[in-house]
Order: sequence, then structure tokens, then C-alpha cells
Amino acid sequence: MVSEFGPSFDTVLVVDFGAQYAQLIARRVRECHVYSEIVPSTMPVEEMMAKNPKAIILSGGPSSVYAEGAPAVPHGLFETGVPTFGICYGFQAMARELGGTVARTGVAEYGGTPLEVVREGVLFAGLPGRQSVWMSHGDSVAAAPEGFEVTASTPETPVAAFEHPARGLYGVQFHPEVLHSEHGQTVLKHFLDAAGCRPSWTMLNIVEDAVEAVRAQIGPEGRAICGLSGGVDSAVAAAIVQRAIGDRLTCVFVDHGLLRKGEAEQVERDFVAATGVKLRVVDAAERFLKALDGVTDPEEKRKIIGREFIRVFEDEQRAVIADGPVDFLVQGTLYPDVVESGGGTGTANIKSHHNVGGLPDDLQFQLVEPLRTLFKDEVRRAGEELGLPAAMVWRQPFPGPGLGIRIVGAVTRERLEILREADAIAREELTRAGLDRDIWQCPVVLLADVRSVGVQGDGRTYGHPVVLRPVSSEDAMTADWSRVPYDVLARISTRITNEVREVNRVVLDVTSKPPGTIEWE
Ligand SMILES: Nc1ncnc2c1ncn2[C@@H]1O[C@H](COP(=O)(O)OP(=O)(O)OP(=O)(O)O)[C@@H](O)[C@H]1O
Ligand SMILES: O=c1[nH]c(=O)c2[nH+]cn([C@@H]3O[C@H](COP(=O)(O)O)[C@@H](O)[C@H]3O)c2[nH]1
Ligand SMILES: NC(=O)CC[C@H](N)C(=O)O
Ligand SMILES: [Mg+2]
Repeated sequence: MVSEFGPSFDTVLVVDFGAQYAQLIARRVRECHVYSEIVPSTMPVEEMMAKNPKAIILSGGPSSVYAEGAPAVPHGLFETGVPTFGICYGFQAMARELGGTVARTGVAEYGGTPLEVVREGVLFAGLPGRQSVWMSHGDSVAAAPEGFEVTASTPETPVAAFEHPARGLYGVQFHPEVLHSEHGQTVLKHFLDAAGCRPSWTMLNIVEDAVEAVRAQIGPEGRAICGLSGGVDSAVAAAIVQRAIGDRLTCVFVDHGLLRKGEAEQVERDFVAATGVKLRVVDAAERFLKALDGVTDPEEKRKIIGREFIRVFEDEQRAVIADGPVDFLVQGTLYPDVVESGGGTGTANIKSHHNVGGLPDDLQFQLVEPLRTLFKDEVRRAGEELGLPAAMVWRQPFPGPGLGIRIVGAVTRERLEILREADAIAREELTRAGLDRDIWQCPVVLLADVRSVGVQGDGRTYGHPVVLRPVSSEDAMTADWSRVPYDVLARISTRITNEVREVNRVVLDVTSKPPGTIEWE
């Protein structure tokens, strides 16, 4: 914003090399009260300079810097004199561009890694000499460019951070934007301070902006239906749209047969009570299970579920048409759904979220997605502002494709029943132990095509394992496995093997994200 007295806040550009975390970097900058926006790495430097950036951050990315077609540092960027901070791929790209060397050393680092600060310099000023950082890389900087000082290393990566303060250039191999990097936010803040960014930007009221935007998109006569799942994202999206267009909104809850025990009843009861919104409940189990018959490939499952959702919404579109045509479909899509579905610039497709990458090509609706640039915790804050009940705002996420992507193997009614029982026990025990808020979510996964031998009641069993996947996370982009107390795990295991006949083994998933994702499919 520029007034006659000059700009009131500074802008930081995040140059996106196809990172999983570009939006997260932008958000961390906004948390420092500095305005930030993401630009593609293909944007010409002149266009970037037109935005008058006070600082630039080069993001991570999936490519290898020397690979054919790898995104390059925008031509002429380092000649602009704008202070620049490279992260992971951005760090490697900076090193390479300025005459250092990058190599595939054969040793990758994923997840929590101990970092040793060898010189505080600007980035690590006042921070502990040893700290844990979050890594996700296969390439490494073998030699820093001339004039740069190496400031940190890890056991596998001798050059884990470098800087050239006189030129305003800084870089780290780790991901400071990820909360699991102990002092990441401080490192970022040190860069912003060094670049002279003033902490003068405060977030505009997300909710009011969103209501206005929805009103403008749908217009004074338009009607919408909203896919409502009982989860927080669709609840907040529905509340925003309800504010914008009132009773021209109809919510549709789809029971696809892949829900958890008691879920359909609970959503129907609690949601209407809390919001007073018009709700239609559709029993579509038959059609989803038929479409999924024999399908084992995760992406195929996701695409089928995404398509069937839309077909149900189209049926509903016809069913409520009496009040006037319905052209808009509201979804509680969040930024991570978009990123993981490969929706960023050059971002890899990790999995097609049913509501993004799983949508059919012949979609008859215009999508209304008021939360598309936000993260879960921002959505929760919006929900609180909208006055939604705490139980709804703090509900653990549950994926739209439901138990369909928690059965490794084909989905059948019998397998769903087994998983539903095991899942209900795990949820009950975690709630009883008071862990609901500590744990982001705890998928229970049925390894339907795996069998193992057990001994129960002195007899041999040949049953299936289930996996417990409790994770802690801030926004599902990264996660760590939750350290659930052993006695709680023991109770869950005993109860599941006692009460669910087909399951004779319970295993715990102790993988962070990355490298694992939260759901198994
Ligand atoms: N059973 C369902 N019926 C109707 N729409 C659904 C259903 N499940 C998911 N959706 C739609 O897909 C969107 C994405 O699902 P997702 O699970 O990411 O969000 P959510 O269920 O609203 O929140 P949460 O992430 O907390 O579970 C939802 O916001 C909603 O619009
Ligand atoms: O609505 C959804 N539709 C989907 O297709 C989908 N896939 C994963 N998830 C949820 O997203 C978060 C991140 O999950 P992953 O680490 O498995 O990608 C976790 O919270 C997952 O439960 C989905 N939600
Ligand atoms: N997260 C990243 O930016 C990874 C950078 C690069 N692709 C590597 O593997 O080293
Ligand atoms: Mg959900």
C-alpha cells in the first residue's frame, strides 16, 4: 500500500520453486507482521521489482539443481541488491548460481536433524550452538560460493547454512518455516530484520474479506449447495457463505459408506443444532461401494470418490432446483489440499485430494472455496470468530474419502466394518486419556491384504494387522508421530485384539511427515 507518505508496510516475495512449503514460508513471514506474497520462479525479475520487495526468499523444491529443466534463479536477481534468503532448494540454487558447488552426496536427510552452529553470524545470533532442525533433501552444498561464510553444519551436511551479510545474501539447507525446526522462526526473523523489514503489517479481517468475496462471486440471486462433512473446514466455509447469501445456501452431507462409527447421526444432529443451516443428508453408500469394487490403487480410489461426490452433488442440484437454479458448489478446500494435489506452480502431485485433484473434468458447478489460501489453524481462528461451537472448531480432521483410503487393499463392506470397530476403540481410548487436543488426528489403517499368525485362546489365528497413526501437527503439511503414553497404547491394542475378531495384531507408525504422509494412501 502506498500513501503520499510512502508505503506503510514492506513486502517480502517468496519465489516458489515448486515447494511443498511456499505458503508456509509466506505465513511465517506474515506471523512476523511483514506482508508476504508468493510468486512463481518463472516471473521476470523486472516484474518482481515492480512490486518493490524489501526482501526475497527462495523456496525449496523437488528438483535437483543440475537436472534438466530444473527451475533457475530468476535472471539478474542477485544483481538487484535486494536481500535474499535461500531455503533448501533455494539455498542450493543460490550456491550454484554464485559459483559454489552442489552435489548429490548419496546421503539424504529427512526429518529432525541435529544442527551445529559454527558461527552465529546474522541468522543464528544469540541462538544455541546445537539445535534440532527439519531437513528434507537429497542434494547438498559441497562448497559455498566465494566470500560466503559457512555458519552451520550437520553430521551429514558440512555446509548447512551460509551468509554474506555485506551482499545481503543468506541461506540454510534446513526448513526454518517448519515448526519442528526449533529456532526456525527466529532465524527467519533475523533475516527479515537484517533486510530492514518493518513489523508493521497486521492481518486484514479474513472473515469479512471472505464474506465480501463470496457475495460478489455468487451475486444477489445466485444459489449454492455446500458439501458438508461435519469437519471444521466445511463448517467454516458454510458459515461464511451463509453470512454472504443466507438461505440461498443448502448444505448436503453425503454418507458414502466410508464414514466412522456413529458419524452420520452425530453430524446430522450437531450441525443443524449449532448453525440452523438447511441440511440434506444423502445415503449414497451403495453407489460409492459399487464404484470402488475391487479397486486397490490409492490414486484411483481418490479419483473415483471425488467423482462420485460430484455426481451426488449434481443429483442434489436437480433436487433443490425448485427454488431456482443452483450454479455454485461450496467446498471447504484448504491450501494444503491444493498443494498436495499438485496445485502450486510446479508442485509435485503427492496425492489427489478428493475435492481438488479428484474432481471430474466435466464439473457442472462453479466452485466457491473461501478457505483456499488458508491453513487449518487460520481456519480454526476464523471459526471461532464466526461463533461456531468449540467442539466443531477443534474437531480432528477426517479426510473426505474416509475409511476408503485407510484400507490398504480393496474396499469391502466387511473390511469397513472391521476398521470401523477398531477405529472406534482407538478414538474412545484416546479421548478417555484426554489426548484429543494433543493429537492432530489418529488414522487407524487396516492392512487388508496382509495377514499374520497369532495365538488366541490357545488356538492359531491368521488375521489382519491394524496400524495406529497418531500424529501431532500444526497444519498437516508436516507432522511428527505422537508420543502416546504406553499404557494408552496398551489399552487400545488389548481392546482391539479382544473385541475385533479379525484383527490379531496392532502396530504403531513412528514415521514423521516427511517422509511419510499422514494417511497411508
Ligand atoms: N461426507 C461429506 N459430505 C459432503 N461433503 C463432504 C464430505 N466429506 C468431505 N466433503 C467436502 O470436501 C471438503 C474437504 O474435506 P476435508 O475433510 O478436507 O474438510 P472438512 O471435512 O470440512 O474438514 P476436516 O479437514 O476438519 O475434516 C469438505 O470441506 C466438504 O466440502
Ligand atoms: O478432505 C480430504 N480429502 C482427501 O482426499 C484427503 N487426503 C488426506 N486428507 C487429510 O489431509 C491431511 C494431510 O494428509 P496427508 O499427509 O495424508 O496428505 C490429513 O489431515 C488427512 O486426513 C484429506 N482430506
Ligand atoms: N526440499 C527441498 O527443497 C529439496 C531440494 C532438492 N530437491 C533436494 O532433494 O536436495
Ligand atoms: Mg473432513
